[in-house]
Amino acid sequence: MAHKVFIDGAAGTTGLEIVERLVRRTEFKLLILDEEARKDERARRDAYRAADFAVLCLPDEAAKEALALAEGAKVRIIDASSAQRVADGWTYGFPELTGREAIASASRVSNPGCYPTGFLGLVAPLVRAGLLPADWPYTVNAVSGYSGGGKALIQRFDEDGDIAFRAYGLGMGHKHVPEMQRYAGLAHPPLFAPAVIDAHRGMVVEVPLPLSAMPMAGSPEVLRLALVEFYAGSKIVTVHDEPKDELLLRRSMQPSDRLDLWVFGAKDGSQARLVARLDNLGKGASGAAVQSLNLMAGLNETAGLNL
Ligand SMILES: NC(=O)C1=CN([C@@H]2O[C@H](COP(=O)(O)OP(=O)(O)OC[C@H]3O[C@@H](n4cnc5c(N)ncnc54)[C@H](OP(=O)(O)O)[C@@H]3O)[C@@H](O)[C@H]2O)C=CC1
Ligand SMILES: CC(=O)N[C@@H](CCC(=O)OP(=O)(O)O)C(=O)O
Repeated sequence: MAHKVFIDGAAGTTGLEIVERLVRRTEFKLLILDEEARKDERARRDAYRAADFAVLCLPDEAAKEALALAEGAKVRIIDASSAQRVADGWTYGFPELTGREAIASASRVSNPGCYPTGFLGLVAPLVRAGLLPADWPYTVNAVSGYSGGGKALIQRFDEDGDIAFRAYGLGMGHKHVPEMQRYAGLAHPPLFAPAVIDAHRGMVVEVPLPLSAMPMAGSPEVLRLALVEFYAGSKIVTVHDEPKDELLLRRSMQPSDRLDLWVFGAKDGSQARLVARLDNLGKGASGAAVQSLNLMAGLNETAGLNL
């Protein structure tokens, strides 16, 4: 029998992309409230009781309220918001790092943030392997397409029409920093410098490493090979080895649930740039939610993904 999945927030940017990935899947039956009912508490409470799984594609406060509506129901939940990412009782929905079994058996899964997916995909395996220090003050430079900010930021970029680049998070303390620190096992919060560019989707997350100044750090090639080994066999994560003079994000980027990683290094090994490229709405949100949902439902983790 098909698993019933309630998408709370199905009219939003992340919700719509989850629907697109699930709508033709026979293993799932989607429960989606119409325009009249989608913010109605009683209709949503009933949907939580009718569903086997629910995916919260809501702003943080609304996601917390949704958990109250779901209280007492047997439904297993994936929360795409940042409300529960470092909360007790929640499993971090990054199968490559958290472990597939932990997600498969979880009742509450918190979907990673888009930027942390790039950062953690690069740094966490290397810290775990002892090839990067846990007590280094890391920096994260990142750019995202404007769909990363949901309907409000899409509308702002569409209406303004003249924003080429928007640096933000200038007061530090971005809400993604705690999960980056926690799941990379770092002693210090990374210094996070995010920006939005004039493209709908896609992101590049970069961690510059002054290797010659860092204690116990491996050479760029040692770091790259460790990532290759960590992600061996993954259909979602690719560690590239081709030399590149430039790395592009294209405005025409199609939905993708891939995570592409590079380690660029100086010839003398003194410096490296760890770089991740992904779709903020793919492995950064909707694709990751579907990957976890697949595991929770006992299915192949890549089923229905855009790879
Ligand atoms: N966009 C991205 O790339 C990523 C998003 N996320 C997270 O996913 C979540 C959803 O983000 P996103 O899809 O971008 O946001 P959007 O603003 O595009 O969509 C949010 C949806 O939630 C609806 N909503 C708001 N409050 C309620 C409520 N009380 N009851 C029911 N529905 C409600 C909104 O309604 P209305 O249409 O009326 O505004 C909207 O349709 C957020 O927590 C975000 O941080 C995580 C990773 C990446
Ligand atoms: C471009 C942009 O505005 N991005 C959002 C993050 C999007 C995202 O990952 O959502 P979560 O916070 O739920 O993880 C931001 O920086 O707040």
